Amino acid sequence: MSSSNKPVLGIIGGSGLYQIDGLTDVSWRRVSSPFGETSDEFCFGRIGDQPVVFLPRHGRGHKIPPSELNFRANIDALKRSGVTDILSVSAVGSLREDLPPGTFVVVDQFVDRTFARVKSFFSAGLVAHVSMAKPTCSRLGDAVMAACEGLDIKVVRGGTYLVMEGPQFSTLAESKMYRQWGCDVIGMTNMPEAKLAREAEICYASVSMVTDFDCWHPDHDAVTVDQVIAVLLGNAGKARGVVKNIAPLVSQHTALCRAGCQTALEHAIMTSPDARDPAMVEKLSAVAGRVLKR
Ligand SMILES: CSC[C@H]1O[C@H](OP(=O)(O)O)[C@H](O)[C@@H]1O
Ligand SMILES: Nc1ncnc2[nH]cnc12
Repeated sequence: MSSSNKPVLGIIGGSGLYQIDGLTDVSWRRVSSPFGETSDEFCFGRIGDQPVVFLPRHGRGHKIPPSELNFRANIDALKRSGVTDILSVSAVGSLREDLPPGTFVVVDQFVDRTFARVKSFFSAGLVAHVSMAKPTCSRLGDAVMAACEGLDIKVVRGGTYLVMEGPQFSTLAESKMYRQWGCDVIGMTNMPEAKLAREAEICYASVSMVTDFDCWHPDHDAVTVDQVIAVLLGNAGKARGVVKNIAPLVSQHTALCRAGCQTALEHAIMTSPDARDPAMVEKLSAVAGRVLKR
């Protein structure tokens, strides 16, 4: 296995972030995937010398709801585009008084409560189990923190993101229960995105931008889209600043990630070579080609 890497930064823009500024050599192109259609064309470009691939998660115009996102196509096509590091930018509700709207949380854990999504690239004919103990990349998380410096952002390192199915917001009982579980923020999209990035051996970090206090908060009867959008508009400019600043930091990621994200499949595949379904092997040529080709 080669111990070096040519970093390509992938940005998955969430609600409110449908394009990014400051890219040069820009071209929007559809990338095909055996897993189906991606949310939109990808925007290829560069920030300085760093190649960047941007995908608006819900499509330009926000057309696809969380449960209908084709997470597998998105991650597979990012892998096919050479992406080594994914920065996910997401709007979230806060489950803590000390994380008010406007705060950016570089989350490092997830509780996955989604139930209507395909969560793995692997299935009958090719079985694999990757570790999700540490679902985000600490090296990329360090870069996000450094990228926030000087941008007048209240940023917190670490936190647990509860991923709900949606599209409705939580009931009061659910919101209170998630607080008791020790979760910090709530959203609808980072799973199975983070699981699939791990299976595809791509480093993944999520900057979660708090837009509201969810419904548990005494001053905050219910979450409304109006409220979320008002805060989002304020946050999107700051998120673009983070993207601009992180690109030169990711360009230094020329050695493989020491946290192991980029070698996650090394001991994960269970199916013996002679029992593997050739069609599955072909379908997984981008995601798992590194370990399947041997
Ligand atoms: C517009 S509020 C609900 C919506 O926003 C978040 O999406 P994203 O993570 O892509 O920013 C949340 O998860 C919901 O999908
Ligand atoms: N309160 C909330 N619950 C779920 N997803 C969200 N996205 C933004 N705010 C949210």
